[in-house]
Amino acid sequence: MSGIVDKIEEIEHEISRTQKNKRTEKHLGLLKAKLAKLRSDLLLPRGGGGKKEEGFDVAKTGESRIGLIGFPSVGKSTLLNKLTSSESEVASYEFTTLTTVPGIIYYMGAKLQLLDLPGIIEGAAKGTGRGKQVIGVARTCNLIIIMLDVLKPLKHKAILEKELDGFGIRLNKKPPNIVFNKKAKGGLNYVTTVPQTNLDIETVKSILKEYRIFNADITVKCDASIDDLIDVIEGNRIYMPCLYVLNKIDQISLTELKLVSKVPHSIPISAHQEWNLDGLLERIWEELDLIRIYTKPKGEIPDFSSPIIVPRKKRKVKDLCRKIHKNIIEQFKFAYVWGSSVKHNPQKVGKEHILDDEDVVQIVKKF
Ligand SMILES: Nc1nc2c(ncn2[C@@H]2O[C@H](COP(=O)(O)OP(=O)(O)OP(=O)(O)O)[C@@H](O)[C@H]2O)c(=O)[nH]1
Ligand SMILES: [K+]
Ligand SMILES: [Mg+2]
Repeated sequence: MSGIVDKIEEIEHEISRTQKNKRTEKHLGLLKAKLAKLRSDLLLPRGGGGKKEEGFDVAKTGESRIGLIGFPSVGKSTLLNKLTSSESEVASYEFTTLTTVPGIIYYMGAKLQLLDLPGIIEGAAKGTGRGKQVIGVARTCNLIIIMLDVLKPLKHKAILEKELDGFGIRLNKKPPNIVFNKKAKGGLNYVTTVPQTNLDIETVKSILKEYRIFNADITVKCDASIDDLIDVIEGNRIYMPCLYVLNKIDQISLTELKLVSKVPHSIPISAHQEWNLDGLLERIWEELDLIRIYTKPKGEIPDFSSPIIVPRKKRKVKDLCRKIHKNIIEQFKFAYVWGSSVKHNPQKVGKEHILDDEDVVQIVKKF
């Protein structure tokens, strides 16, 4: 394993030494492809099941999973204890938390799993401390909270982002608009629909060569970087929303608070003093982008106490059915819907109908 780490460092060093210009583009592309391959070897050893640390990850529960990532002693465990009924040890010394501690946030009728994780530091993705396992768990989340101590250097933010990035986690970023299909023969068919600043055919060829890909259709529909192309080839990237929680604001002045609050996607809090925790919950809910659907059994009033939670991006009647029970779709005849997604209350709809937040649905089954 350490052999891989050394090679990664070597290549990172060479990339940082290489000036970026037209002449070096192809070479840089090659280096970056090599680096990406080594990183994924580190993450998931090819051709063999990656050994997982026993008992580090915990079972998924609830509608969504949120992971607390941060340097030691920024207040992750303090926050878990305030937002859930779980108890995670809090102390002033670093690396108090040594394993995953789950808790449940009850919000808007949904159960959201919050994971307290050990603190990570620079070099985590390469195996320093618990870093690798922590980031492995981060990959399974629906939302990452990067927690920062406002009294500590903001440089920590960039370090954590780099660690997650090295493990294929892309924060607050959309997947690049590149269509990539490997083929058995026919050579390389490279099509661009917008002018490319970084990806000329030679660069693309050299990157693909590193992956031993000689036959493929590639259509690039955005001004893509070398890294974007590598991400699409590797195919195992995870695109995830991230909130930057700026903790311990009880220790700074209002002027300082205004300054730190400029960090994009950030929210200031004091976990210890319980300041702005409501604001934080609202932001978490927004980022998770979930909607609530109430079901109504025939002849009864809707069950407003326990909505069915679905992602806004997957909110058709059939998605709701799948969420209720895996076989219900086969018995589905039609549904009655009350709410803002329909013109008449109720309206008869099919399984492709797109629902809205707080709609009421009665499913009618075939006999
Ligand atoms: N002033 C202030 N102190 C806080 C706040 N939140 C947490 N702390 C303190 O910061 C210290 C570390 O808190 P923890 O919750 O243990 O931090 P952690 O991030 O879980 O630390 P590790 O598990 O070691 O990574 C403790 O002394 C807390 O009391 C806050 O909002 N304000
Ligand atoms: K601590
Ligand atoms: Mg802790």
